[in-house]
Amino acid sequence: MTRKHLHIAVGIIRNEKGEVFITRRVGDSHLAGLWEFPGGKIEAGESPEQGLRRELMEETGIQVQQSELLCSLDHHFDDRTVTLYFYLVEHWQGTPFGREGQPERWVHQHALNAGEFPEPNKPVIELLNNA
Ligand SMILES: Nc1nc2c([nH]c(=O)n2[C@@H]2O[C@H](COP(=O)(O)OP(=O)(O)OP(=O)(O)O)[C@@H](O)[C@H]2O)c(=O)[nH]1
Ligand SMILES: [Mg+2]
Repeated sequence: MTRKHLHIAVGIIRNEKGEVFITRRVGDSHLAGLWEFPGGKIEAGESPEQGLRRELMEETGIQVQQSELLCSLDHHFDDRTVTLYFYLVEHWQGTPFGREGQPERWVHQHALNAGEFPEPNKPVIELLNNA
């Protein structure tokens, strides 16, 4: 049996105050109700950075000007495997907002609560909490 394997680019959008922009997964999407870093599936023919730029424009309306890969990791869910690319985004144009109507908030990186995020985000949130 072939498992679904998705490659996901997500953006940790961080301002000068050390706050990070997060959004809530809504509806019946995978892991609905949890908070997340905006992002999504990298499409065929896209590099992870291209996927990141497209997803952040679609989901938050910002134009990424610079990004830095913080870490990437694989995670096995029951029904799928995901490879996540976590990018730190500190330079962008525009003001991020929940462009798809999803709830949003800015949270200081030290106040991010790993329990509100999908399991694979844990190591990255620990990294941000302790930075
Ligand atoms: N965007 C995002 N996805 C995450 C995070 N952590 C995590 O495990 N994921 C997982 O990555 C997968 C793909 O993300 P997604 O649903 O945002 O993909 P997408 O924007 O392309 O969605 P779509 O299928 O509605 O177009 C989901 O299974 C999701 O649970 C995160 O911090 N941000
Ligand atoms: Mg998404």
